[in-house]
Amino acid sequence: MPDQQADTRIPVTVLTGFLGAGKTTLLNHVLTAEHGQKIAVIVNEFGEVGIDNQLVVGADEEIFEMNNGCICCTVRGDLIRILGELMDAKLGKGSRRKADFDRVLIETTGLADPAPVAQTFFVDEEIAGFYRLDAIVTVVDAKHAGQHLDEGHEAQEQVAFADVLLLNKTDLVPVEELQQLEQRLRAMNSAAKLYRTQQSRIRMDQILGIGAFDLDKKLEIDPGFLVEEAHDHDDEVASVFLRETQPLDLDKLERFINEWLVEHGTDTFRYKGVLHINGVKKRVVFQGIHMLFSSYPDRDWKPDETPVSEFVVIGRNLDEAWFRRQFAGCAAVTTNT
Ligand SMILES: Nc1nc2c(ncn2[C@@H]2O[C@H](COP(=O)(O)OP(=O)(O)OP(=O)(O)O)[C@@H](O)[C@H]2O)c(=O)[nH]1
Repeated sequence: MPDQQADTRIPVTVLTGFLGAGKTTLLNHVLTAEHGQKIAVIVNEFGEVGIDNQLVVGADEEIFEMNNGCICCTVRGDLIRILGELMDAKLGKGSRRKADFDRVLIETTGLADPAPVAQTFFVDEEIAGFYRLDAIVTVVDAKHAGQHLDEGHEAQEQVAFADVLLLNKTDLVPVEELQQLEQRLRAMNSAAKLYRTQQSRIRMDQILGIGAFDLDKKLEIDPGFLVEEAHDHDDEVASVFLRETQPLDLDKLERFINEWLVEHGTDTFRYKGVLHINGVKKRVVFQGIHMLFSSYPDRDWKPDETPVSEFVVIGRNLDEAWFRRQFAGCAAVTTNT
C-alpha cells in the first residue's frame, strides 16, 4: 500500500449499501461531525429525481447529484466528468468557481455494484493522478440484509467489496440474529472491518482517511476488476416517481401504501419522499423500507420554495398506473396552513 502521508492525492470514500440501509444517515453524520475538513459530496440516486439531496443536511452547494441512472453503469461517464470538474475547481482551472475541499464522498444508489465505481479511480489516468480511493464503506441493514443477500447480486457485491462494514439498525433485531448475520458477512468478506451501529453512528476516524482500499486484495476477489465493462443488474427492479402540487392527505397516503404492502411488501425495497401535507407548515419526510415506514415533520418550507410532494417507490412488479392514481387521489381538500 502506498505511503498515505506522502500521497497528496485527494482521498475518496465510496459509501454503499442496499436500499434503505442508512447511507444518507451516515452521510449526514459525516457532514455535521467536527473533523475540520471540507468534503465534496456526490450523490447518485436510482430514479429520475433525487429525494436524498433534499434530506442531506444544509450542504447544498457541495452536493453534486447524478440521477439519470445507476452510477456503476450508465452514468459512470458523469462520475468522471464531475470528478474532473471538481479537480479543475480545486486547481482554479476551467469555468467553475474555485472550490476548496479536502476529500470526496460518493454515495451510490442502493442498487449499485461498487466495483465499477472503484474502477474509475484506477483506469482513468487523470482521475487516478488526482484522487486516491481511501475506502469502500458498506452499510448493512440488520433487519433486511438476510433477504437482500439471498435475493440479489448487488447486495452481495457490496459486502464482498467493502473495506468497512457497518452492521446498522442493530436496534431492530435480536442479538442472536445479529451474530448469525455477522458470521454470514464475515464468511463473505473476512478482510473488512466490521462495526455494529445504530443510526449509522460511527467515529469518523473509523471510516475516513483509513487507507483501506487495497487493489491487490480486490483483484483476488474479482480478477477482472480493472477490465470489466458490463455487469448484471436485477432488471426487474424499477422505480416510480410521483409528484403532486396539491397538498396531500397523509392518512389517505398511508392507507394506500398499506394496501400495497399487504401483497407486495417483500418486493417493495424502498419508498420515500418529501411531502406537502394539508394543514402542516413543515415539510413531511416519509421513509419506507419493505413493511416498515414512518413519517415526520422536518423543517419549514423556505420562503423561496413552492411546497410540493415528491415521492419515489423502488421495487419489483410496481404497478405504475395504480400508484399514479392513488397518489393523485391523496390530494386533500385544502385548509389554510
Ligand atoms: N431503526 C433504525 N432505523 C434507522 C437506523 N439507521 C437509519 N435508519 C432509518 O432507516 C431509513 C433509511 O435510512 P437512509 O439513511 O435514508 O438509508 P439509505 O441507505 O440512504 O437509503 P437509500 O438512499 O434510499 O438507499 C431512515 O428512515 C432512517 O432514519 C437504525 O440504526 N435503526
